[in-house]
Amino acid sequence: MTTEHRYYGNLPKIGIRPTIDGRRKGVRESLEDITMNLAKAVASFLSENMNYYNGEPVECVIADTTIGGVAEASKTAEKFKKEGVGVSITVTPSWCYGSETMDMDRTIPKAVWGFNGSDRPGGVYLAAVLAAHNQKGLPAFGIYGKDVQDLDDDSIPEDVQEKLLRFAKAGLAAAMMKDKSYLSMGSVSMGIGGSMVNEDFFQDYLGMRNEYIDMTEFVRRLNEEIYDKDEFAKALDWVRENCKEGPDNNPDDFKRSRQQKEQDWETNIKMTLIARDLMIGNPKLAEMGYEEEAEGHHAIVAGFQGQRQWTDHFPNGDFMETILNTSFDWNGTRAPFLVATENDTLNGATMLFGHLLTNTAQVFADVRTYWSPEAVKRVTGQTLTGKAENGIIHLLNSGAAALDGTGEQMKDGSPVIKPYWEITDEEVKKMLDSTLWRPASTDYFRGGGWSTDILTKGGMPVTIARINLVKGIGPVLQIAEGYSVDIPEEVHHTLDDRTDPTWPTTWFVPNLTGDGAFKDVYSVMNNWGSNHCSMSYDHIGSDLITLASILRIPVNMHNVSEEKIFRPSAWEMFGTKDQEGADYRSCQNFGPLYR
Ligand SMILES: C[C@H](O)[C@@H](O)[C@@H](O)C(=O)CO
Ligand SMILES: [Mn+2]
Repeated sequence: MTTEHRYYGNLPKIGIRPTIDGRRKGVRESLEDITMNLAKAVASFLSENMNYYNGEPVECVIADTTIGGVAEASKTAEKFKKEGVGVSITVTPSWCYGSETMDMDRTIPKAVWGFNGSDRPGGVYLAAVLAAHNQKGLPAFGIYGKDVQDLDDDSIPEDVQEKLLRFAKAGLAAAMMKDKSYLSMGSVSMGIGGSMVNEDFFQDYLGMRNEYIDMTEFVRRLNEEIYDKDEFAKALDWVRENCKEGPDNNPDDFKRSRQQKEQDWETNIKMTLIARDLMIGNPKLAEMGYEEEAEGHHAIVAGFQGQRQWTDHFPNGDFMETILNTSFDWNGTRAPFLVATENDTLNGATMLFGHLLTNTAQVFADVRTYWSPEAVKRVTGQTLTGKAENGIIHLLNSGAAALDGTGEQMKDGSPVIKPYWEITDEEVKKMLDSTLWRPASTDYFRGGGWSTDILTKGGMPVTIARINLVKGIGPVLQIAEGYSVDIPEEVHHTLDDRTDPTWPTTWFVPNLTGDGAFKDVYSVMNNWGSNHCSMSYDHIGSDLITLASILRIPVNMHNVSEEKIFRPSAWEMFGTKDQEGADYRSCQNFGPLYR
């Protein structure tokens, strides 16, 4: 596995702050080793259980000394700044002096683990320092183990591990976004609200910047061959060998000629190279004399306008978006990129959340159709069964989807989506073999192109999510955990043929709770806030909720059980019974992290 570094600068680290009762002549001395050992245990635990997007273990930085007062707190803050720390975790087995030792950096996500030991009051410090955080408007996560531990026990109990990981993954995701770009390739697609860039959202909530290129930049680079021609040749051979063409679904007088289709392949491959270079740059371009183009736009996520007017004339972006969102290409497995169809910036941001929390590829989809059991019976004569018995939601993007979404990667005999460094060559081949590249529907895409026809294997736990913008509130996140499901092949084809069979399909069933938006499958679709969602593997709703709370984005809809919800302790001050309302009040009160 080649460890790639896509972004300038170092990857954010996790700072560990061993904090102690500063009273010397006995108390402090008796706690020095225990406190520092706790910090080392947390650092090892996180580095052993967390990776960056490129597969490298997450780096933790421990303060040079235990922190007994403001001088050591300031020296630690200084060290953390130099080291590029983006998340801080304070650990202590004892009483300490809250405001004198607390982490005061308002933009760094922070948590405090107050060791539950009866000998010295780590738990009391935890409550005191969280109170100080709340009074100062610096929300922090509180971690307090359920069972009392002996003072010399530097093990990390399971419940503490779960909270440390949940916080650290979300905190690191927030830190990874900081100062990166969302690159709009083109502008608004077909009047889609999510395509309208809201710079305040990216800047104030995510600490990101917005970059733009006009679509003529693609024309320039295509016409002047501003891409790595050797890589293009390699990619073309790879496509010819690995990308199976499926039937052309266009009516005869709307079919593109063989020559045009060959041309479309070549254009699509070049578009893929160009889009990637636009996002992260490419030193090869500097060798060709294109120093500025070699820099890229420091984009951790991008969107391609595509429809329309590019696709009215040029081949569509389905192949480009599919390959970039997939965890491999002609160079082998690699970290997926994040490219939003129709330049849906809000779905792109949602893809970014899912990817940074899981290091896996994200599947962009239209939330296309709710099929009730009755409608399926009427149209196909068949009865839905199993998880699909209460109805299904057709996730179907208009042409592109990460091939990881096929469900051809396996773990313990079940379909999964893995970080790229765990994907085998056999699984790459299986993903390609289960994909048909279909000539684009030329009624929609007059310029042609190759769309991605895949069907997600059933039985995969997945989470769909979406950030919506509401005037007066700002960003709001919605989440639905559920499963991909298999339906009988002939039922799939009948339903799929009614929309566009050349596109990628996942049949999705949300986990129902029996009330509110999760009363039934129909209500989930009826409450979905936009035409798109981002689908992640596994049930990551609780991680998304923690990340949203760090970014001060309220969650309007989710089906995550209450005991798995982890937010800053301040949220409880806004009400403990009505968690949803408290979330809104807290986000409103504290406002966006970077404003
Ligand atoms: C081809 C159609 O215009 C689709 O692109 C359209 O239904 C969408 O995907 C809207 O999000
Ligand atoms: Mn769409």
